[in-house]
Amino acid sequence: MTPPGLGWNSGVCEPRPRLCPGEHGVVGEWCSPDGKLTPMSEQPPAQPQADRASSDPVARVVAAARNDPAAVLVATDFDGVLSPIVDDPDQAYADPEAVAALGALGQLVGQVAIVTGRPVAAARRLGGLDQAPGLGNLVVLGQYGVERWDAASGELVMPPEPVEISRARNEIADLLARLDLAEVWVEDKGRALGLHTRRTADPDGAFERLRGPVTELAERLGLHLEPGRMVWELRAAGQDKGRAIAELVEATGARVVVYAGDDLGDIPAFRTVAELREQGRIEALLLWSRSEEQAALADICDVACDGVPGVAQVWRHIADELETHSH
Ligand SMILES: O=P(O)(O)OC[C@H]1O[C@H](O[C@H]2O[C@H](CO)[C@@H](O)[C@H](O)[C@H]2O)[C@H](O)[C@@H](O)[C@@H]1O
Repeated sequence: MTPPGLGWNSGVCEPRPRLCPGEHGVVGEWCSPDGKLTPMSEQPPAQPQADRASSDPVARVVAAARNDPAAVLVATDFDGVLSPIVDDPDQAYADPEAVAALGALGQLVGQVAIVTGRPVAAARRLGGLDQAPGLGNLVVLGQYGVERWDAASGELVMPPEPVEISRARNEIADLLARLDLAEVWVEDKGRALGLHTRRTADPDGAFERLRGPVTELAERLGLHLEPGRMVWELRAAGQDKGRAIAELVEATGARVVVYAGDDLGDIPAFRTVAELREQGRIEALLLWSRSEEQAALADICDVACDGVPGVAQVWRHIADELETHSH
């Protein structure tokens, strides 16, 4: 059991009033229990005492998960959620407590998924995923869902690498030299290229100087340009985490979804999960692994968690609640 005072709501994570989609699907209004919408420029509506439990997003998802644990999908991003952000992407090992908490939950629910910009092989290596207890029902959707590894069957899906990436690869060194940015580290992921500025003398400045040239390159070669935390990623168009999570919900028949993310690449997944919830098709919990570096998920999350340990606490809490119920 989670000790009193150490639960997800102890200050490490903070629940937010539910946000409702405003007109035209724009998220921007507070939603009160009577369905009244209040502009976000005003204070969020106070909730009557009796409604507090049901408006607690974690309690809601726990209640739904208890009804049918097999219909629960727990999905997470890798970098910034399972592994703390570090300077060298090759050394971004998953936090053992986060993996243990995910495994504790994995033993109790139908499906666990890691939806990541990383290649499957990198996520498996950095996460120690092949040996992790409790993750026998894990799927890793790598490179935003283009690659797929199923831990239960061992099946690995790896489509051919796009030719546009080879063309971009041929131009990158010259582009960086021209901009006097040779210190930018190029992560070659086979089907994508990541241009990392974190280890340059001026990470923000280098990121901004790259913006125009990489936008031009992506447009010219027909590639998708994904900005991330001190990284520009070039990859094939047509796939994102929203599509990946939608396909997974469809394939598994999940009716409860817990999704955790920290970066811009997670926004399509957050939006997809929020839309499915608005349609009444699933109950859901959106966890933001909060950082000062990237606040874009603040407005669409249900719970703002204090980084990797904060998300792990929520997972552990849900696992504890489900386990208690099963005895
Ligand atoms: O979808 P994710 O699992 O969040 O992966 C997104 C990208 O994360 C990695 O880069 C980020 O983490 C690095 C290690 O902490 C950090 O040094 C870098 O600044 C971050 O942008 C990874 O290297 C990329 O391939 C992922 O696409």
